[in-house]
Amino acid sequence: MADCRLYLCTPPALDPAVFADQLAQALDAGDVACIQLRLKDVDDDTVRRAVDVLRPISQSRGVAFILNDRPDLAAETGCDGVHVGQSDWPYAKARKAVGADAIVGVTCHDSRHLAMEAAEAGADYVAFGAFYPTTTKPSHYRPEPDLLQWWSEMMEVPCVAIGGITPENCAPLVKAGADFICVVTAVWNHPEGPGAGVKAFNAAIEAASGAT
Ligand SMILES: Cc1ncc(COP(=O)(O)OP(=O)(O)O)c(N)n1
Ligand SMILES: Cc1ncsc1CCOP(=O)(O)O
Ligand SMILES: [Mg+2]
Repeated sequence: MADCRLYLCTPPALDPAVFADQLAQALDAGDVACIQLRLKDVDDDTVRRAVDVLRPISQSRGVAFILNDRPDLAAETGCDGVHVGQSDWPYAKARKAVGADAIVGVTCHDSRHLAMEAAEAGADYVAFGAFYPTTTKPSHYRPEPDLLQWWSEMMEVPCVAIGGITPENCAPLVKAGADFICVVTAVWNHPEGPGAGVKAFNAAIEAASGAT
């Protein structure tokens, strides 16, 4: 298995009953390390219902199920962890809510400083992005791949690359040392379906890992 693995984020709005089948297709197509449920602007019960449907599909396949933004709901609903951004719960409060064994990831944009702070506080991964233009979450932060190289040479804590990543443009990020490539659009909107998207990423990661 390549050192770099695929990390999926859900689309920001979904019908769990419909998305369940797409998720199973994606996870059955190849290697996926984890899936983040990222629903924006929905009420708590909508999140709970989505977790109830999607978490077992993920966990039964050995794929970690991470909730975006809400450490309290992550703990309540049996998720494997939570992802928090700089405007969400601070790391320490998130960790307290989910416990020592859960995964806590932190958005660090393009900032070495934020990443060092998160890693020193105990984050399980730091996320950098958006590396490429994206309409999923427009971002004025635009790190260069050398940030990943600097990070992976300096630090043990894994780093995630996110933002506009496709099978065609992921190679520089993989070669620079990204531990995870996090993707929304290029998998769920793949013209041949999410399974084909996962396969295309697995192949691109493998090719970039082997290339010098
Ligand atoms: C893996 C990963 N990286 C970054 C983000 C973005 O988090 P945040 O800045 O809190 O923005 P929202 O996703 O909450 O809109 C993420 N979710 N996952
Ligand atoms: C959540 C998030 N944070 C930074 S970019 C981004 C969206 C990534 O989605 P896509 O893979 O569709 O560009
Ligand atoms: Mg957030």
